[in-house]
Amino acid sequence: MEISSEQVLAALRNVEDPDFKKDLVTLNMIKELTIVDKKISFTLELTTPACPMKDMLKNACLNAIKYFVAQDAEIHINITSRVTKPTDTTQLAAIKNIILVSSGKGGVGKSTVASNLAVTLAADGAKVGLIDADIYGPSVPTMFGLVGAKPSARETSEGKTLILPIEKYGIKLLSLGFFADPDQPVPWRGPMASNAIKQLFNDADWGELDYLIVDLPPGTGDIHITITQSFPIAGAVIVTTPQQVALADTRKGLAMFKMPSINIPVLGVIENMAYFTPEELPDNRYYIFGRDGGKALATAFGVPFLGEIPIVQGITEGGDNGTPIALDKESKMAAAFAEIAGKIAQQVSINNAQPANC
Ligand SMILES: Nc1ncnc2c1ncn2[C@@H]1O[C@H](COP(=O)(O)OP(=O)(O)OP(=O)(O)O)[C@@H](O)[C@H]1O
Repeated sequence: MEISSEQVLAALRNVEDPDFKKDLVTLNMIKELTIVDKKISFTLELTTPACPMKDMLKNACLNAIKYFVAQDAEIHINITSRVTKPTDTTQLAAIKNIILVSSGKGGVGKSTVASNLAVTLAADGAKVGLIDADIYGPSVPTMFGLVGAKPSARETSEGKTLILPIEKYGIKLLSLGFFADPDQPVPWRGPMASNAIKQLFNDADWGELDYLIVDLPPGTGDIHITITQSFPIAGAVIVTTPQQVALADTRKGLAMFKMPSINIPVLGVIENMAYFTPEELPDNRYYIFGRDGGKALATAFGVPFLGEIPIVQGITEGGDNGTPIALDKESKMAAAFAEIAGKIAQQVSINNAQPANC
């Protein structure tokens, strides 16, 4: 008996996306279904290439077709993604999701996290941009081996000049550091810094982006207000270390995003420098800065805990020599960042899901 597309779709109606509590057919995730004899092939369209449930959903589709349609069907599932965006986005139309990486305190690893998240999402196939908005100490030029680099510009047919982000590792990058002498401090005054930051968003040729990651300065200042009030933000990721002095400041940073006048979804907390494991004692963990502080903070604020990153020499070295550690696909840290990036992308998709999905 011939297999019909109605039979296959009916089977796939039994596969539910756990995040959206609806089946894949209703969510319009099944595309390009073709059937030739017992060969069934279709595309499963997710809302992020970093979806942590892609293997689970693929297996559920295979099982449903085998169970409800034909045990001996030859099934080929092609997984693609079309990243969703918040429905009310009016500005920066080609940028789907702006994600802020923030910390209450300096030096906790915010730029390290922002850089490695960008690398991870780009490696998954997403179109990624990174803005280094840290007016006090822009680190992205160093972390991407671009100290001294200067972006060029192009003129549009309407006569507007657009800055061309510098591309590295498949990521489009702009940093305030590209516009200053690396050895000269730039005494940014509030309004000047705010204008410079707005230009990085509005006057740059970003093209289409799935995710624009923004590395914020530490604390809660003018730049935070400018960015959160000028652009549609998909969410903020909070980076902290576990010690009390960092947590106290992080608490304030987190509370800022929850203020009614700002009201930005907090995608979760990352605990950086969570512990140290010496190479010669791989089973030992030393909690140098205290234990589980980030987790406790996430629980106290009712936001997701995204994961912990240990203190690893390769992270410092990768940051210093312009090769973020997540580029090394075989490293344990690449896996840790992949897990965190997957949770962030999933959370963004859930927030955008009126009525989309992951
Ligand atoms: N998990 C880690 N293991 C080892 N080194 C780390 C780790 N996280 C960050 N570092 C190192 O700590 C230093 C500070 O990190 P980073 O610049 O990312 O912090 P930051 O919060 O962005 O700082 P700033 O407030 O200056 O912007 C860098 O040298 C970085 O390589």
